[in-house]
Amino acid sequence: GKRKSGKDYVTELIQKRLGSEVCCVLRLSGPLKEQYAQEHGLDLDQLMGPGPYKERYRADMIRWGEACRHQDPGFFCRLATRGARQPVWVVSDARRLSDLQWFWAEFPQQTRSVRVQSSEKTRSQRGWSFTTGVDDAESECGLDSGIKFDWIIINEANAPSLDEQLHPILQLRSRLFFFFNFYHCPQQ
Ligand SMILES: Nc1ncnc2c1ncn2[C@@H]1O[C@H](COP(=O)(O)OP(=O)(O)OP(=O)(O)O)[C@@H](O)[C@H]1O
Ligand SMILES: C[C@@](O)(CCOP(=O)(O)O)CC(=O)O
Repeated sequence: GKRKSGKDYVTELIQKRLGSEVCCVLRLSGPLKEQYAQEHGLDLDQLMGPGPYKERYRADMIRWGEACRHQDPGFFCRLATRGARQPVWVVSDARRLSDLQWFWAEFPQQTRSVRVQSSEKTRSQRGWSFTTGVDDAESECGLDSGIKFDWIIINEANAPSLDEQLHPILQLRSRLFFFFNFYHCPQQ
């Protein structure tokens, strides 16, 4: 989803519904921001948060991250997933085709893609304003076309509730658990 569409909000809700023992939220931008904050002497908590601080550095972080991705497109995907122990991973910020391709290649059976969508008006109310070089670049537009998402979540006040929209996604987890138990513990 695009800036201020509510990716973090929606992924945190999924995690809350599944519980943190079952589900972890992974951010591809986590290791990127850690390294970038260290190299530039910045406040990592603010870079990770939803406020305006990170927007001051976004264009440069994109450039910085793209230099790493250029060498190795799976670089941040590998770092972000390292050590994740829960059975369900929700990746909150896949923004590029190369991100999706990495997960489809590494976890072809398990990967599902979800688009979080909000109108420009709603995103503006959440603090978004169009920035040339950011909102017209791959980081925001790389998944705008050519992807058949498994689910599209409309994160708007006048849309069906998020719980209602997330229902099929949360059900998928019970189905996977059912098959896991069925095939691994047939006598139970
Ligand atoms: N359904 C909602 N109800 C109330 N507040 C929301 C909702 N969705 C998003 N928000 C708020 O809007 C702001 C932006 O949301 P969030 O940080 O989840 O977006 P994002 O897509 O992760 O943005 P970015 O990647 O640009 O940081 C946050 O302050 C969040 O709490
Ligand atoms: C630099 C970047 O990772 C920032 C992402 O920040 P956020 O997910 O919007 O909080 C975006 C990108 O790499 O395309």
